[in-house]
Amino acid sequence: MHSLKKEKPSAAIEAPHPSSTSSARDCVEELLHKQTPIGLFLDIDGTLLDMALTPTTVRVPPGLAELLGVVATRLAGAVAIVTGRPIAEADSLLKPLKFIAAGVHGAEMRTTVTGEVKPLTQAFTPDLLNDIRAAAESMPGIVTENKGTGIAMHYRLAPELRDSLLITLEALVPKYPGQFSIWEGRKVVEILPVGFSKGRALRTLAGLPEFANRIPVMIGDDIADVGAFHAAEELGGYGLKVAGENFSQKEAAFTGPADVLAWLDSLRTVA
Ligand SMILES: O=P(O)(O)OC[C@H]1O[C@H](O[C@H]2O[C@H](CO)[C@@H](O)[C@H](O)[C@H]2O)[C@H](O)[C@@H](O)[C@@H]1O
Repeated sequence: MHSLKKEKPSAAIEAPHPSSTSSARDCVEELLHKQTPIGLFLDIDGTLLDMALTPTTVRVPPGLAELLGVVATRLAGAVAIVTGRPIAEADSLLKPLKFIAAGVHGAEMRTTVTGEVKPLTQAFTPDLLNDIRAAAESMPGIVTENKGTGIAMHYRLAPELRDSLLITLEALVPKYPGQFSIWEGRKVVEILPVGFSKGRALRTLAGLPEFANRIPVMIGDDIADVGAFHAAEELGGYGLKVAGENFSQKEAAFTGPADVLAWLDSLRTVA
């Protein structure tokens, strides 16, 4: 049996622990109150943005980029986007600003705000992509999203197709042994290169100079964010859940994206 070795916190700062009466969010509030430096890792869909029927129909609240820009300045640049979307799409949603980012669940990365986006693996295998597209043609309502290094198959418009979609992908993906994994998210099944995850991405980004001596705080709403929550916790920080299809209001730190944005707004005054 493997024992999970705890990594040292990135910050040599005593962080409070959630107790039966306090939550992880309370602990982060306490850090902020004491002006202890934090670093923020933010998911996009379901965290900063309300869910939409398709990936291209999301509504970006006015002022979101400006808000994140102010928070990033307040935190001396310690804000990163950790998303399942390609970084180019994150840039388009948050334009005109750019942030340190991990995209496609960590399969691509940008380690400086002005730097290039680097794919950390090769483009998605064309044969598998063709097979997936052909399968999707027989499933009206399934939206296929080609993200360069990964594919997302959305069934929000046809929830009744979830099981057949999974069965189809579970038959196709093993034809490429050891190369791809199947992940489920919010009304989506994703086919991603093996070895990448938001947890791995957060560990890499937390090692950047912007995040040195800061307590990492990851905010996310989906199953793929859980690995990043654990990574933040292992580094001495916190994972804050946003309520939605995957996390109940009871277990979540935030009631939804509006609550996250209000909290970020409160950080405008952080020293
Ligand atoms: O890690 P995230 O930034 O939260 O990205 C996760 C996935 O988000 C997008 O899909 C989700 O949002 C869509 C728009 O609201 C929604 O229609 C879909 O049902 C959700 O799964 C995005 O399209 C995916 O590529 C991301 O992996």
